[in-house]
Amino acid sequence: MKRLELRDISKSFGALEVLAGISLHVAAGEFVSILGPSGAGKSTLFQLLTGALKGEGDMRFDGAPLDGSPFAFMPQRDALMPWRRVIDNVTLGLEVQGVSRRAAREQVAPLFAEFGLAGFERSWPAELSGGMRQRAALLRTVVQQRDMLLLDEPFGALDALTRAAMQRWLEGMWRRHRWTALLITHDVREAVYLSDRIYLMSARPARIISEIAVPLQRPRTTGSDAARQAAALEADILDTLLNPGVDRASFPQTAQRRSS
Ligand SMILES: Nc1ncnc2c1ncn2[C@@H]1O[C@H](COP(=O)(O)OP(=O)(O)OP(=O)(O)O)[C@@H](O)[C@H]1O
Repeated sequence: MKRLELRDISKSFGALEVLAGISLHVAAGEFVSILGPSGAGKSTLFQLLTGALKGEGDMRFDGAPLDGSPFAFMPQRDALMPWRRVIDNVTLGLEVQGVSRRAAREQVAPLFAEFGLAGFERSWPAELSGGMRQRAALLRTVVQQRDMLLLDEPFGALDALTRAAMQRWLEGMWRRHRWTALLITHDVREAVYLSDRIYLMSARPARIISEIAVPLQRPRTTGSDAARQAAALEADILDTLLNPGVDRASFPQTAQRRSS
């Protein structure tokens, strides 16, 4: 079932055409990524979804016109408030929804262990590593129990090793919780590792140039066959992003064929 469906979404800022007819969908329990070059308009698309900007086109959620925000949004930077302890950062979204701080703390406390943050409830954000800060930001996002997660380059600011560890962790968490999620990223490997499907976005004015079903098993394994298959798909995707004019209707099959 299609949870989120966007048809022909366009947005200009004055004479600057940013989005030129974006259509995509995300099914319930599906992890989908939008992969595109810097400045293409990915964040603008998220701002349209959250209602921060108005554009043209049709946005539906569970078949009805998008009304209010069914999304929990995690921005590029962790945006933890330095003057609130970690637990009080995590409860923030719930408090905004009207839950008392005490009730919110009781609700989030059991989740600290699962997010690798046990023992750091009363720490200040500055006392956490980059990966821990992102896990705290993700915890703050998911405890809001919205119908869908929007993740805007959540690991963009992390070093390569922490980033790889976080991707592995998030894939495990996703398998456990089956969140419906839409991720935007520049990182081809991240999109392949995490997603069920990937939309490739062109440079501005942004269009969807390809839709790819990721043919890799879950859990993602690090065995040599899986690694070869992933690498072939990553190479195809990179090629498509760098040569957007070339027709690639047989995309995922190419990756499968190369790996066999
Ligand atoms: N409020 C605004 N007013 C005018 N132009 C804007 C506004 N917001 C974004 N833009 C322009 O729209 C284009 C797309 O920006 P956007 O931030 O959506 O890209 P992006 O794909 O998310 O980029 P990045 O991956 O680098 O974060 C850019 O050229 C940007 O300058």
